[in-house]
Amino acid sequence: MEAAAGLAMQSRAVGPGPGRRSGALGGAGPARAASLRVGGPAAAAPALRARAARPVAPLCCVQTSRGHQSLHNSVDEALLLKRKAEEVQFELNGRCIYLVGMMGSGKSTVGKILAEVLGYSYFDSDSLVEQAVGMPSVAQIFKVHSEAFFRDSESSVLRDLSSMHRLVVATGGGAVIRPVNWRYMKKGLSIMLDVPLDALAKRIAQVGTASRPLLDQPSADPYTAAFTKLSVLAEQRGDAYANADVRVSLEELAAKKGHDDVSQLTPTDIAVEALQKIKNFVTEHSMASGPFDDL
Ligand SMILES: Nc1ncnc2c1ncn2[C@@H]1O[C@H](COP(=O)(O)OP(=O)(O)OP(=O)(O)O)[C@@H](O)[C@H]1O
Ligand SMILES: O=C(O)C1=C[C@@H](O)[C@@H](O)[C@H](O)C1
Repeated sequence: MEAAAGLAMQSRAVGPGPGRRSGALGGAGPARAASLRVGGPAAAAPALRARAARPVAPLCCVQTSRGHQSLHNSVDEALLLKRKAEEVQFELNGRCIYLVGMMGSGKSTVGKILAEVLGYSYFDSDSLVEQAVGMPSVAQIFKVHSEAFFRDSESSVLRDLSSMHRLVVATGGGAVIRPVNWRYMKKGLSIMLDVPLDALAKRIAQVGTASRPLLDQPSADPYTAAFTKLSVLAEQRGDAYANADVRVSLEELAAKKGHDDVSQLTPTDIAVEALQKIKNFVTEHSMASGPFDDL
């Protein structure tokens, strides 16, 4: 399918809202404009301007259905995040970061934090597909068109993003299944957020499964529907997720921090760990094969 519709996109301040539906992108760095052409299913879509995400407050909270979940536990944690970002910024050399992982793994939440501290722009590939196709939700795209149609558009979006720099991209949970998408994502650095299935199912059950067509089974309660289907997907996709350059395991991180449960980890804890792992990766990569600058 051929490129067809232009998406006029403008970077804005990024905000760590509870989910990606708050906007397709935000720019944590200096404002700049980019034009992205999205192929295939976007044929009939008009040029769209992405909505701005809410500006970030340095020590704010994520609102969850259970109340307020702290984004940073303390000023110290916020400073640690900033310091880690500064340590890795130079070596990243503008390379894009792609977050991969199952539905509900926190790609959007953590992605916005990473974009903010690295001075990168934040994009959500599902939202970009929605804009390109001209439909308000992935669920509707699946219903009106098909999963295959959605996957084609997702690949087009990733292809176009892959020619850009200084982006954090929260990818769709299934983006890993197409080898061609890895060709695009390997132009940057990929991070897998590895979250236990019961934690994922709990998070998803809190908001319901309607926005996630692969999990939506009206006959089952949301937790059971999510857990059952996520188990199958995790089994099918294990190898594909393992392609990521870096893996952040919430179970390992919780154990390291002395927590009983991954739910005690804040999004900032996870972002700090992701930055540390990125640092280790770029350091090893530079030592093994020269400077990490083959952009
Ligand atoms: N560390 C965390 N602890 C508890 N809840 C979290 C955490 N990170 C994200 N969440 C919550 O889990 C839900 C899913 O998070 P998010 O939208 O960031 O995941 P995602 O990987 O982008 O999902 P999807 O691919 O399905 O869009 C949201 O309600 C979010 O507030
Ligand atoms: O895991 C998946 O296959 C999906 C995840 C979502 O992010 C969407 O991309 C879509 O619902 C499919």
